[in-house]
Amino acid sequence: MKPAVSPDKMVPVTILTGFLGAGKTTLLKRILSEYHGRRIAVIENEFGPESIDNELLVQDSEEEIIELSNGCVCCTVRGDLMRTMNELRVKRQAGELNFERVIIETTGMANPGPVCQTFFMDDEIAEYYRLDAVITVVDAKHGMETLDKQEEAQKQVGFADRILISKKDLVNDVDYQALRARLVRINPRASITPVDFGVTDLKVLLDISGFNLNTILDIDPDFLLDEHPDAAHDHDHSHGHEHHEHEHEHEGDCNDHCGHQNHHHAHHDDEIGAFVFRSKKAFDPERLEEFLGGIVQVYGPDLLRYKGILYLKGINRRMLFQGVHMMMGAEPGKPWLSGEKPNTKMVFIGRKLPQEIFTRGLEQCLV
Ligand SMILES: Nc1nc2c(ncn2[C@@H]2O[C@H](COP(=O)(O)OP(=O)(O)OP(=O)(O)O)[C@@H](O)[C@H]2O)c(=O)[nH]1
Repeated sequence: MKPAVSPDKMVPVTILTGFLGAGKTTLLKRILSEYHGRRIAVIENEFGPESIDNELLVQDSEEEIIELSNGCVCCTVRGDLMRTMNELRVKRQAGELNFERVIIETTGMANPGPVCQTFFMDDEIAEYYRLDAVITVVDAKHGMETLDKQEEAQKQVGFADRILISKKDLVNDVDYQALRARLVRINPRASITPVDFGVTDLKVLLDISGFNLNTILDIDPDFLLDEHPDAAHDHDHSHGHEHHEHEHEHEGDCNDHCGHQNHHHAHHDDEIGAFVFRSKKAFDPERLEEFLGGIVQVYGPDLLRYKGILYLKGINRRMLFQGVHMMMGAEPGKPWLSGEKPNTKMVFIGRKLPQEIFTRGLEQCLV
């Protein structure tokens, strides 16, 4: 996952995903009109031309690559994504096409995993494009039902660096908060904000560097509070996945100020979930490497995204690691400052991950 070219010279790519009818195209149109004149190559990773307003397009039905009237480039993927990305690269390098960034809108049914992997698997693509982030649009009105019925929808949430909730205007605040709480449990590291008919702060949508090892690892504070009341204080680990027992245990004790906004809505048994591992003790680097290597071999297909800031024995700086499925990367980060207490924070998002095995294994790697 190490780029050969310096990352700022690489073409950033944003993957826009979301449930059917969630509002991806509405958002995309908004981005294209807001960034009028900027050259954005849009790839529609689905069949059917109706996803982008036809009047926006200067159609050339012979070509897969279409210039948008506002200066964007639009490209409908009819073949496979890899081929299209390479074609765009060749045309850009030859000066035939000019674009600064790429947005891929995936079909509402798609699992974004394979799309993400394209950017790490093919060398030519990995050297030329920088996968910036996965943005997932969730429909406030139908989100709960879609999450109940479709694991793919849960995966879209699990993969996200940013989650946008559309159609907030159609639901009351209680329902909105319940959906939000569920999304946090599936993915506590993505920020969650509303999007109103495509209107949202676009500045926080592009150039997120979600796959960059140096980005901050933010875990939604609600996740830590909700799943493990004492995690916010001084405990070494916080566990999220097996939250149901905790919720039941604490339900009787809770009052309005306990911070457990979510426990009345926490009865969804999502296939995709997350947990956080934290420790103030250092890892033994060799043991950890061996353990993570093994974990990724065994659970790679079920691991959607994982990310961590690690405290390693004998190393005076943070070690950063992250991965998508079986592709894991690590590199040194900022030094620990004097007065700063080194500590480890890791989040794993995946399908039915055995939290106990991960936690016990990680604990055994601590010195
Ligand atoms: N009430 C409401 N409707 C919205 C909002 N955002 C989008 N819509 C409507 O939802 C419908 C679907 O929006 P699209 O942008 O086409 O959704 P999509 O995700 O691209 O749909 P597919 O490509 O079919 O998966 C349209 O009628 C939009 O006008 C919103 O914030 N509130």
